[in-house]
Formats: sequence, structure tokens, C-alpha cells
Amino acid sequence: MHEPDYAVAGKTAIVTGASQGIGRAIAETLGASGANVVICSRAQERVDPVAEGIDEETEGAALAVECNVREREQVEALVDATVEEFGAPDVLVNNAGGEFVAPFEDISPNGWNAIVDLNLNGTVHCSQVAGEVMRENGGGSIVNLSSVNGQHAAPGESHYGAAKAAIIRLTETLAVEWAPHGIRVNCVAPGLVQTPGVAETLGIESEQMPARETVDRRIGHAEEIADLVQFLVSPAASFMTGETVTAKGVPKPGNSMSDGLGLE
Ligand SMILES: CCCCC/C=C/C(=O)SCCNC(=O)CCNC(=O)[C@H](O)C(C)(C)COP(=O)(O)OP(=O)(O)OC[C@H]1O[C@@H](n2cnc3c(N)ncnc32)[C@H](O)[C@@H]1OP(=O)(O)O
Ligand SMILES: NC(=O)C1=CN([C@@H]2O[C@H](COP(=O)(O)OP(=O)(O)OC[C@H]3O[C@@H](n4cnc5c(N)ncnc54)[C@H](OP(=O)(O)O)[C@@H]3O)[C@@H](O)[C@H]2O)C=CC1
Repeated sequence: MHEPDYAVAGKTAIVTGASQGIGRAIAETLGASGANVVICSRAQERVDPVAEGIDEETEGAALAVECNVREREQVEALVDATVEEFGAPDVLVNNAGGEFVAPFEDISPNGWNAIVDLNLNGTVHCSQVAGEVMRENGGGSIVNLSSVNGQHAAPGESHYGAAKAAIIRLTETLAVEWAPHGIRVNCVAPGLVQTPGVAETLGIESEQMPARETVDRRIGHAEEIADLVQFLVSPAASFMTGETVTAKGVPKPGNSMSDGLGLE
């Protein structure tokens, strides 16, 4: 009888932007499944407690590294530290990202560059540097964090939406280019997920629905994105590459999108 294989035990995984939110949940989920996890953020003191928790409470081991993914040299040091501690990475999760909400006409050149640099160029740096080691090692799996804002327009999200849309196309291109090297590259596009970053940026602190008419689904939990990432990097997803998987929740009862779904 066939059983699905979601195992990541013994794999080495780099998760960027893992001091909080979705990245932290991904790191803790992979650690709980026995992976060796290397986590980074811009502040050592913010990733240290996350690594300690993974070391103490899970089957996996963790290494915390201070790394700003916008800085190529720091990304190179992150991958070097990974190889030294656990060997070549099997998994890379390009999670570090963020935004501010502003009308297009109010975004300065520096503001535009900050968001593109963090979301898109950070993903490029990590994929190129870790990807080289993966190719030498015979393969691996990369998951990029895009957003529903990379799939559909939303006001105030021109810079972030453009960067997240580019990540989807980058995913598709790398999947084709690196298939001969045994590297699968997939993407996750979350809808609204409850994280410290969302609380800071959008002012949404709880599971209560935000006062935005366009948001008609419940807010997600970071662990619901982490479970999807674990699936994508596991052997169970061996037939998937170049895909963007949307996780944006269930329509709220009473709105038009729930019609016919038996949710009323
Ligand atoms: C339905 C689904 C919706 C889902 C939406 C969720 C999206 C997410 O990404 S959730 C994750 C949320 N987390 C964050 O967004 C983190 C909070 N944001 C930040 O920490 C920062 O904004 C940053 C990391 C994204 C950028 O930081 P940094 O590089 O340090 O940028 P500076 O503060 O130095 O500013 C650079 C540049 O940007 C201008 N700017 C900053 N905020 C605004 C603003 N609100 N409006 C307009 N412009 C802004 C700032 O003025 C600087 O430009 P110059 O003044 O020209 O130098
Ligand atoms: N939450 C949501 O609703 C959605 C989120 N996403 C995407 O999911 C990802 C995670 O979002 P979320 O958990 O909400 O974000 P948070 O803002 O809660 O967390 C962001 C993480 O990234 C780290 N980080 C920020 N900048 C850098 C950098 N330059 N280098 C390294 N690490 C950095 C932060 O750590 P520190 O501050 O310590 O450096 C933090 O750990 C992002 O890519 C986001 O765009 C997509 C769709 C929806």
C-alpha cells in the first residue's frame, strides 16, 4: 500500500527571515520533522531564541545567522556557515520579505528600490548562492514566497506586487533551467496571514476580519503556510516544479464567493 512521504528528517534547510511570522513557523515545522535548519534575519538577537527553541523542543538542530538578504556578501556567508555546520543545503526557503502600503505616486525611488531589493533581489541572491552548492551536490528544493498581490492587483501594492509577480516568473524559469541539476523550484502565494509584520504594516492584530471590502476570507495562520512548504520540499511533491500554489483561505459565509460552496 502506498503511503505519502512528507519526510524531511536529516535534510539541511535554509529559511530566510525566520525571526517571526511565516518564516519562523516554516523553520519550526521543518525542525519538528527532524530537519537541520539554518535561519537568518537582520538581527542575531532575534533569530537566536528561535534556534534555541528548535534545538531544545524538536528532533531537528538549528543554526542562527545574522544575514540581510539584500547584501550579497552576507548571503554568501550564510551559505558558507550552512555548509560548515550541516553540509550542503537540500532546501532553501526564500521567505524574507516585506512592504509598506503607499500609492504609486508617493513611492520614492529609494522606497521602490527597498521593496524590490528585499523581496526580489534577496530571493535572487539566495537562489544563486545556495543554488550553486545544490547543483554541485546533485540537487535540492527551493520554495519562494510570493503573494496573492503578485497574482492580482491591489491598491498601494505596486512595488510589492511587481516584485512578487517577478518571483513567480523567476520560479518558473529556474524550474526549467535547473531541472537537469535535480533542483525543484516552487512558489507559495499566500493570502492574508496573521503575523507580526501584518500587524505592523496593515494594523491587523487578530483573527477579526480587516475593514477592507476586498478581503472576504478568514485570515490565515503561519502554520498553514508552513505545512504547505513542508509538502513542497518533501518527496511527496517530487512531481511538482515551477508551480505557484495559492493558499488564501475559505470565503466567509454570506459573501458572493461562498455561494454554492455550502458555507452559508
Ligand atoms: C490580501 C493579502 C495582503 C498581504 C499583504 C502582506 C504583505 C507582507 O509582506 S506581510 C509582511 C509584512 N512585513 C512588513 O512589511 C515589514 C514592515 N516593513 C518594513 O519593515 C519596512 O517597510 C521594509 C523592510 C519593507 C523597508 O525597510 P527599509 O529598507 O529599512 O526602508 P526605510 O525605512 O529605510 O525606507 C526606505 C524608503 O522607503 C520609504 N518608505 C518607507 N515607508 C513608506 C511609506 N509608508 N510610504 C511611502 N514611503 C515609505 C522611505 O521614506 C525611504 O525612502 P526615502 O525617504 O526616499 O529615502
Ligand atoms: N503575512 C501575510 O499576510 C503575507 C506574507 N507574505 C510573504 O510572506 C513572507 C513572510 O511574511 P511575514 O511572516 O508576514 O513577515 P514578517 O514581517 O512578520 O516577518 C518578516 C521576516 O523577515 C525578516 N527580514 C526582513 N527583512 C529582512 C532582510 N533584509 N534580510 C533578512 N531577513 C529579513 C524579519 O526579521 P528581522 O526583522 O529580524 O530582520 C522577519 O523575520 C514575506 O515574503 C511576505 O511578503 C505573502 C503574502 C501574505
